Amino acid sequence: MKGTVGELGEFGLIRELTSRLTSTPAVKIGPGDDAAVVTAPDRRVVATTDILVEGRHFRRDWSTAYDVGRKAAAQNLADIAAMGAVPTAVLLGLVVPTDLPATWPIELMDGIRDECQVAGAAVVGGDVVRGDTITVAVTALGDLRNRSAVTRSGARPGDVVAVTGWLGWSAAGLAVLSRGFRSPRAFVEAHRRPEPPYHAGPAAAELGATAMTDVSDGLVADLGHIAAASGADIDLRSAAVDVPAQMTDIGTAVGVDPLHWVLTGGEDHAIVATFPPDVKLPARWRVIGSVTAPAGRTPQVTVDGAPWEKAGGWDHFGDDA
Ligand SMILES: Nc1ncnc2c1ncn2[C@@H]1O[C@H](COP(=O)(O)OP(=O)(O)OP(=O)(O)O)[C@@H](O)[C@H]1O
Ligand SMILES: Cc1ncc(C[n+]2csc(CCOP(=O)(O)O)c2C)c(N)n1
Ligand SMILES: [Mg+2]
Ligand SMILES: [Mg+2]
Ligand SMILES: [Mg+2]
Repeated sequence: MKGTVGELGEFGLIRELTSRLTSTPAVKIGPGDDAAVVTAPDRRVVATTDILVEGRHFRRDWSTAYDVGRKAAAQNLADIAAMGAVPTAVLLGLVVPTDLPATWPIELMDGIRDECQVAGAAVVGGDVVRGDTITVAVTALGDLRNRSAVTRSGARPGDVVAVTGWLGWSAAGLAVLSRGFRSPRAFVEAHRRPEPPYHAGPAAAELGATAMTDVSDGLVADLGHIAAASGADIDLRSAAVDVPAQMTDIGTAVGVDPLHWVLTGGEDHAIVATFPPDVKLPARWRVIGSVTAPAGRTPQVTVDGAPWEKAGGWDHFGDDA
């Protein structure tokens, strides 16, 4: 594909984007009409939206358009999974400048389509608008398959806290990229293309999870949302949290305690959940802490009994963002 988005025009671009999509049996009417029609076997539809903005969430010299597409889909599909639901459909709101090479949105679409396929969903529509800053706004829908939604508010004192998926890998990759390096590859790739354990969301619901979330802003920060919504404290055992040797090596090289990445790094979209104490968890879950009765007025997350640094996570309007 030669030329720019402007040369292709709005409807030329839409044609290019939608011609690359695949469907699923849940999609009764896909892109091309005023709206899509998706079956909702459960009748309750799980819906979520998350935005990626160039310069803030991704850089074109760090990630390909395909990577950004994978990530934009992944962060939304992870939110569906974190409710205990199975993703069904995705919509893409896209803002692009007119002089952007047309290959960029096209490869983005390929990435979104492929990540949706990993999770069993399909892209069913979207919108394209001209704007100065590339903005990728994804909306995802999901199906609870007759299970109850697992919210952030159900954690109870005595529950265990368990996690599955990667923690700190994206943050370590970001640290590498922001210092001008491109390796170790595994961490840089983890930053470019997170791999949320989608299947673990519905599986956790089936295992009786009392509260659940995906880790987008950082483990301590996201567990803070569970603590606040549940009115309980959470204590993490740092020894139970895996810090890979290679991450320690990067930490030494750049002067960062790797535990900081594991506890406060977002964007890996691991799934963290609380379960009743007698739960039998499959091996992919690691028990990393416990829920306790609230000690003070504000529910707290502690690490080995003590507060971890500041809030411990990403805040778009915070000092570090
Ligand atoms: N602009 C908004 N309008 C309405 N609701 C919002 C808005 N922004 C956030 N929310 C809601 O607030 C809650 C928390 O949002 P938040 O974005 O922190 O969750 P998340 O998507 O799981 O995290 P992350 O954005 O880090 O992936 C969600 O239920 C979200 O739908
Ligand atoms: C270029 C660049 N600079 C910084 C970061 C780090 N970053 C951006 S958003 C976010 C948390 C989740 O955001 P949200 O709450 O919007 O899902 C993090 C850790 C990045 N990915 N790219
Ligand atoms: Mg969000
Ligand atoms: Mg989330
Ligand atoms: Mg999210």
